[in-house]
Amino acid sequence: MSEAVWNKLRGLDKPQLVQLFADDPDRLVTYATAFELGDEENSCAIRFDWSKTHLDAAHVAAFEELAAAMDFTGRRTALFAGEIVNPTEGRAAEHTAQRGVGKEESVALAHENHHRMAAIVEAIHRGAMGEVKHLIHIGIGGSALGPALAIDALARDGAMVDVHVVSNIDGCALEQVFAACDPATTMLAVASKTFTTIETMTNAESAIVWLRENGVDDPYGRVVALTASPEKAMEWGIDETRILPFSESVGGRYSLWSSIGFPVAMALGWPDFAEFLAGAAAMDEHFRDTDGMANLPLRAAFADQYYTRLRGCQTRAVFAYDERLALLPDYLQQLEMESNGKSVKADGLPVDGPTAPITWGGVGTDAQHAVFQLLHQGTNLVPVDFIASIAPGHDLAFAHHRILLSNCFAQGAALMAGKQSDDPARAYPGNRPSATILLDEVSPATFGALIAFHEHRTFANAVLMGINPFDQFGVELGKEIAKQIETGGTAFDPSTEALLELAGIK
Ligand SMILES: O=P(O)(O)OC[C@H]1O[C@](O)(CO)[C@@H](O)[C@@H]1O
Repeated sequence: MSEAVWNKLRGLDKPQLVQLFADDPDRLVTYATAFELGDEENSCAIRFDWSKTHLDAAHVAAFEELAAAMDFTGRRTALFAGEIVNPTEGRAAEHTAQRGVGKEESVALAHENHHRMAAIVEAIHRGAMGEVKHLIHIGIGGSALGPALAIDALARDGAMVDVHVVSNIDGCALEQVFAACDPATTMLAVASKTFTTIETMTNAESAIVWLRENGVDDPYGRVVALTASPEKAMEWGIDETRILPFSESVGGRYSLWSSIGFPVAMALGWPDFAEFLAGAAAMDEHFRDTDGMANLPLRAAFADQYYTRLRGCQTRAVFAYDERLALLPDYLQQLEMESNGKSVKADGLPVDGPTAPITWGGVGTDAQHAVFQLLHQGTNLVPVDFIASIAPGHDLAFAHHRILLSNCFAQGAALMAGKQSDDPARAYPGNRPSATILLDEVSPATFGALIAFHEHRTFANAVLMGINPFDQFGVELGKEIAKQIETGGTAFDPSTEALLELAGIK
């Protein structure tokens, strides 16, 4: 059934972007939608503009047919109902319950955990752990990328605590953070869903040693654990009263909303963290309750599928025209590539086409002076997302923001329109797609909605391809081999053996 729809999609005309606008005076109304957040007194919008993509009525109708063929509605209902949507691990995926949208019992449990987390955050702010000026948050992957992004996006001015996120096992990362913190006023957050990840546990042990060697008598008393494995955190030495649990059904790369968000709440204060959850919840409700192309994450997934599967695009690029969102591409890389970088479908059969493209990107305008040459004139077709905020994040002269946004919008226009020239080196082919996400402001609520939008977009893509976005077995083999190397076992290939010998490891 879905193959028939793909055949139909393959048979459709490949439209020119400029022509799409010329042919349809309502194109902007159809493909650019303002998503309203908040209430009448305190409203805020995010504009999702997919008009400069190649979606047209014929493609949208066919993609809606594909969504029906792939039982998008049923899969979405299962997601929000807390059913098992991750069959290889026999788990639900209940990140939306953390935001208050989902199965009743799961929402109640998330609420209880948040209540405890809020109490601990507020107690620490009031001095329950003595003076806390610095918080070293130790985690990796989903236990670090979200907190790092959220704090950079939302807590640049006036963070209540100075948070440092450390993920890499390379001691250079931790050492640099030690140099910036005073051990007497530093606490640690050890963030690991499993509480077994080698990088996190090794960094946490080194941080304990650092505290002890620098005069902290009870270093474990300075630690808060953020985990779905509380018994392991206790075994490691953390008192139960400082363990903030979350549910096993919250995936690592979807865990920012759970206690993994602790450093965000510590930096922003609980009311802002609650706003962040509320912004995501508004997007959850939109995704849950809206059908067809009007559903923003699904619309984005239609375009993603168009470029990856019909136009052979192997990458997609995300450029934040906002310093505060500079870490967004890193965050999206894990979300999208760890979720959908698969070769088998949920039923175990090989996929019948390409899956997740490589997500990459950077920050504007820096990236214009580095990689945009390829976007405009290179031989790869790269769909681009631009993300910007109408309100600036600084108090400098407005010229800064005017130039920033003018450049952002100019790039989308230039990619689409191109430019003819008699000199081939100076010609721009144009007809290159981009989408623009324009926030009224970068606030906890808009930021929450933006991240939830991308989670649902990733899920929608997975449904359209028939794959399970919630497991990640591809990361295991490298870990196993690293362990074998460390424990001195097994002979490896000649190249690996030579490298190990050169590095003095074997
Ligand atoms: O939170 P944990 O259990 O330490 O895992 C960290 C990360 O490691 C991974 O399992 C990949 O190795 C990610 O999915 C996860 O976000």
